[in-house]
Amino acid sequence: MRLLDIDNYESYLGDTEVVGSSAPDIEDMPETIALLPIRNAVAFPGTIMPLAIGRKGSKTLLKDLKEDELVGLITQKNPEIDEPGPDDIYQVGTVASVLKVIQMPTDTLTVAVQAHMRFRIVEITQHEPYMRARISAMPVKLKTTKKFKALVVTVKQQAARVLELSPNVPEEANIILENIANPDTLVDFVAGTINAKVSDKQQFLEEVDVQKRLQKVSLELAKQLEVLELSQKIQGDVRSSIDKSQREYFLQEQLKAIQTELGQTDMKTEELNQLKEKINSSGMPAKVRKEAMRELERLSKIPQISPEYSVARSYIDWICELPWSNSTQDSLDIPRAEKILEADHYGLKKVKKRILEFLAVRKLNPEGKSPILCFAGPPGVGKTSLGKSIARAMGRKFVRISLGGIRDEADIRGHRRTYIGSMPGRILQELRKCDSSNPVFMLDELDKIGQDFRGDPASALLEVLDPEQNNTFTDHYIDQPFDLSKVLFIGTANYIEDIPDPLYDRMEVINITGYTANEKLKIAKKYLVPRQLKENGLKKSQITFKDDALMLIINSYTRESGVRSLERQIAAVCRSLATNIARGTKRRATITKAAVKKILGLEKFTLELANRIGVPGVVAGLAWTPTGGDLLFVEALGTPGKGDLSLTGQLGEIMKESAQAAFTLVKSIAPSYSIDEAAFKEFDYHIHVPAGAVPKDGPSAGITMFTALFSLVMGVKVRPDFAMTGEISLQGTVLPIGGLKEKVLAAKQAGIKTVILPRRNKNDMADVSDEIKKGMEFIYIKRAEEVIKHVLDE
Ligand SMILES: Nc1ncnc2c1ncn2[C@@H]1O[C@H](COP(=O)(O)OP(=O)(O)OP(=O)(O)O)[C@@H](O)[C@H]1O
Repeated sequence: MRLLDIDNYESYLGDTEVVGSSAPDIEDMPETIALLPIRNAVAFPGTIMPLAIGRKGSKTLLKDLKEDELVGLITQKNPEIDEPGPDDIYQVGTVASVLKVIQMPTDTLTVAVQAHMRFRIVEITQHEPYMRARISAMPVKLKTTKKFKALVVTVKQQAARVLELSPNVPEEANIILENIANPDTLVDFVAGTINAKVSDKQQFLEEVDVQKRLQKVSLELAKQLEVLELSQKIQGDVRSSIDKSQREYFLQEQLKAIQTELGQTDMKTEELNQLKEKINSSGMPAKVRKEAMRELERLSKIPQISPEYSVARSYIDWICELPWSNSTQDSLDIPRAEKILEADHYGLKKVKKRILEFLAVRKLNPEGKSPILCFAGPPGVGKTSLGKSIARAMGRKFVRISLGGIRDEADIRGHRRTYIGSMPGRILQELRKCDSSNPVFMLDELDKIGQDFRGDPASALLEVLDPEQNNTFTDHYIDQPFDLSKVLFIGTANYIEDIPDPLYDRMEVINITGYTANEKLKIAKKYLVPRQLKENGLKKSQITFKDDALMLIINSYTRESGVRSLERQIAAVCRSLATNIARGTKRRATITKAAVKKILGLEKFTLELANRIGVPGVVAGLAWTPTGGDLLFVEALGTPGKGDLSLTGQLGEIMKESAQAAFTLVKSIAPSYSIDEAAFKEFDYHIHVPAGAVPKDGPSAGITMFTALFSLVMGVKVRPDFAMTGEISLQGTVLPIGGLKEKVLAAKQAGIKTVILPRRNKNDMADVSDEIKKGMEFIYIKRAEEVIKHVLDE
């Protein structure tokens, strides 16, 4: 909006002479008038405006102008035309008095004119040197209706708002607007000052009906307001975004100042530089590096004291410390590997052979997908230490995690970074610890993995073990793929039945059975004793273990398939000697049976056989447990009653059913052995299987229970050095059983000389080592009755 700045205009006039100023009435309207064409402006009645006069004709006009003579201000249709003719000007103009004429140095004149009232050209009466015209007055039509009044108010308000929104408008403009009472003057003032097109303004001028003029101007004002308000909103938005960034900048600067005050800026910069260095030297793939750099950039913007800082920082630390490209060189020298396996472990021929095959295949086809081995067997038989030996043989690092009790998938795969205190899963934690991307990685206790609402750790492990997927294993915390394909995973389990099926399918299970007493003796002499001597700071020259002393420890102080508690007992003996030596004893100590009894105290396990089996109705059976084979006694007893059978000892359903079958079988064959029928009518029978607190199940004690009942009703003892295992059918057929090796071994360790086995297990005996079989007799039976002639002590 362009406003005529009246004050400035006055001062601009300064002390120059004002030529004419009196406002004429409509009656004073001359008949003819000299026309002064103006460009780009429309003069509204009541306004004062300066005009620059350069055209020759106009100059002559001003020169010819008499005092108090009025001029006709008329707008040119086209501002470009220098010498406009009658067709180049509008027909309606404003009569004006010339207030002042100033000669400018550039040969132009500046005149101040005051416009008074509208006129219409009737006829051009002169063309040269300037136009003169006969004119007629244009009286204003004004009728004050309600609508009219409303329009006046609207235009006032609109104009005030336009003034408010327009930049660089002097405050006085509003005051003038407020003080104009006459609607005709008001609308002319507004029309003259708004920023509209010249042709529109001319239309406002030509409109003599004030109400219509008000409408036109109001419409124009509405358009302008819309534009102004929009532009104000845009400006407001821009300003607020600038304000925000300025505020942030300001706060950042303040923070910097505070940190400098606290001496932290330097520390932080140094820390960030160190991290950058770390990222660059970590050998991580480009994609991961980009992510790390992004995180570093973020870190640089977080204040050190913020908790977010330490979260972002420890993420970068983690990501840098993973062994992205650190790996060890494989040494696949088979004879050397064989030597190492031999040196670390006694026996285990089959296992060692399989490991060597495995290494040989890797040597010949390093890129091939080798199977994942899983060592299964009772505790303490060397599963973990075999893993260590494999790592040593291959020149790789060794790590292990125990999966026992793991229930949460996040233990394997980590927690998302959004959780406070989140960490990567165990797999990546261990890799970082060993700082190698290709260690031998032992997953212990695969059979003890749990599962609950927090996800299934087994399915996370599947991804770890699957060669198709594990090259892009993505831990939730690290959130970037890590290549696990070079890691050599080995699993261990005590009880293969409990390994989750999908995991079991992906692995090659290698069974490791328990050791015989002789094997244990050899392991003790060659490995356990030397290791414990060393651990306890003793020299070989200071102590000798006698074989029978070690044998005593094996048989009477331990009952296990492996050698872990044997090693513990040996350690106890060594510790006690170390105390003596530390006290000053110089003598070389020889550990005899008596010394063992003195140091380790009372024997913990005796061969209970003779004690237990001495009455009719008690028989030794053989059982298989996840920790190896075991001797299982079955006791039967008769009391006066009606021929019922009761069972105790935490027997499972299957075992109970086989007891029933055994009972029925005994009853059915009783007549052929001249057993009195009254035995089943006047007596109740009770079968108990100690230890009563341990749950037992399975069908393999069928023959044992049959024998126990039969020996009871016959009143004949069972020979003490006999043990047996086998399922029986109701017809008396003896069916094969599982866990043969473990059971035979348990029998041997318990001092059993003769074992009765199902005929159909005879072929499986080839798997049992000769050493175990040595000194034992095996009787294979097809039918239950056969057992009678072998075991009853008559
Ligand atoms: N054949 C062997 N020769 C030499 N030492 C052995 C042999 N078997 C086991 N050991 C020793 O017995 C100890 C226990 O073995 P290890 O820890 O490997 O048992 P494990 O089978 O992994 O048991 P768990 O199932 O409880 O993990 C180790 O110190 C190991 O060196």
